[in-house]
Amino acid sequence: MVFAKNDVDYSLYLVTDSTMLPPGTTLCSQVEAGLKNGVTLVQIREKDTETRDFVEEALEVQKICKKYKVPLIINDRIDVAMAIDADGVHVGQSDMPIPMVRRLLGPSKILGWSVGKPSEVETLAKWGPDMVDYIGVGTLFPTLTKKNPKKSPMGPQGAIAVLDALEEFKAIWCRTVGIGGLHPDNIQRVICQCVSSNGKRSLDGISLVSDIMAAPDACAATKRLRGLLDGSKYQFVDCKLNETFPTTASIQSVISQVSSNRPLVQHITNKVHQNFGANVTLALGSSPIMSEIESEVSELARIPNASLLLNTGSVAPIETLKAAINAYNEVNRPITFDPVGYSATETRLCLNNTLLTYGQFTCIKGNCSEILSLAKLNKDKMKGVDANSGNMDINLLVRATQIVAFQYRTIAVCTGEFDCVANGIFDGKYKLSSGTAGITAEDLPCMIIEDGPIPIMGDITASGCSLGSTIACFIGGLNSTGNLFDAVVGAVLLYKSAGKLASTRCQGSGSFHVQLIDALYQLFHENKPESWSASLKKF
Ligand SMILES: Cc1nc(C(=O)O)sc1CCOP(=O)(O)O
Ligand SMILES: C=C1C=NC(C(F)(F)F)=NC1=N
Ligand SMILES: [Mg+2]
Repeated sequence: MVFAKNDVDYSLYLVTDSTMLPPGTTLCSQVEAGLKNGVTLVQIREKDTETRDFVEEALEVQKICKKYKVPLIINDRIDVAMAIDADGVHVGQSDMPIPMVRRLLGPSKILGWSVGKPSEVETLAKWGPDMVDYIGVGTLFPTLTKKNPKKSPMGPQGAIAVLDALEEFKAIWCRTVGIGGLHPDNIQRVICQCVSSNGKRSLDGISLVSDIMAAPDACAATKRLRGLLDGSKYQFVDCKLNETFPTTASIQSVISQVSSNRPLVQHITNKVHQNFGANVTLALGSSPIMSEIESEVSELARIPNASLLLNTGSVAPIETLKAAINAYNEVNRPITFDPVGYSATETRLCLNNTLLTYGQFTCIKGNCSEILSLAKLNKDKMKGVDANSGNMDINLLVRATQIVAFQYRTIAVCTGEFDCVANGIFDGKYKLSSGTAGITAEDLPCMIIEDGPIPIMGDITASGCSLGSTIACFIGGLNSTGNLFDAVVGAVLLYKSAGKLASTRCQGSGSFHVQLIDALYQLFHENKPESWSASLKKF
């Protein structure tokens, strides 16, 4: 049976490994369990098996694949593939060169290549459509399955770069599967976030080893994976994700929800911000907890209306930060991420990038230079415009905010004289292969909040960090019928208006601190957004 290459279903691609089989299972029993429950493509990958055993195993697996009409790919061993007339071969960068493999296999076989960076895409594009049929894009996340890993985990952002290269070099024929550390807790995020910047392409499938091969119940494991792949909505936080533009009326409703739900806002933040952030949280009718104890983070996340503010100016160990991200993602509670000094130092860049690949953030808030760096529009690409000055070109700011929102599938906030809020959540919808159907970052809904310059805002500590506290209160306090975009925009509008009010009442930076708390308290409890001084407009 020869498979027409262009109608191979790459959605759930099982790669075998007979070194991790649970007791009572065999390579064939695990493969059959997978095939029965939705595996659409199988690859035999046996790194240390004698050729004789490999051939025998491959023939057995081939029989089962034929029964389910699923193609069988052989990893690395082109000789075995030809000997048993397998449906294709997968090779890595250090295996036999692709043109040679193609010459041996002939035109009708499926040929896959491991790809980790855009330059490898440029090469396959040059070879043209008769060479590489699909690529394994990885290593996405840390994994113990691949021995002596040559590649460090690239995360979803690395996969986006590969998808962008496929579009740039016009390798439209080439299909893609993500691989490396893929499990139910990250698959939806990967499919959501791994979209080319032109919105035209997302991964055609996911490929994995241990989630099925090491599963005591491979049927259940496969069913769960199939459900995630056939789903279409990534509801990573329990509130409404639609993209309707906020109004002062919808913001008033958010404030009513926050004051009645009194959210618990866990701050993992820098020392300077701790005290002020706690007082801002209290002024907003919410209850702060400044805990960095890893062992209690799961309990805190389960408290009703819990909300995490993760401000990476904090000195908590990275394992604590990762545990917090996992804990809140696991129970669909919101995380506000403030990547302080995002790329100011190599250390911060590495820490922030590690956290950004580690979980789904409900909101990412930064100042101009942090957001521009996150959007990879940093200074040298901006031809002389100073990334920190207030006179930034608003179009550039909006573009950077939209890019961050799009790439991290989040609500992005860029603070400055003009605050920008862009909604990149797409109502949580995701789709294999076709990306966002061509919708790109600049199509994203974006709101501008302004109230003129408030220079004194820069003269106190933790003014930016405390907008993070305000956002965490607002999204934490939402009901399941509350709208996320309304909550974030409402928080920014309140904070800007309170800052302006406090600046007119204070005598200096000391009293500004106090006046800011009072203004937040007063405007929040009055809850009359239509009377606030800051203006709110669609970009
Ligand atoms: C076979 C393989 N190739 C990778 C690559 O990055 O090219 S990672 C990998 C192992 C993936 O195993 P698991 O699903 O258990 O993490
Ligand atoms: C190293 C590998 C990378 N990717 C893939 C696949 F996902 F199947 F494309 N298979 C491999 N053996
Ligand atoms: Mg290999």
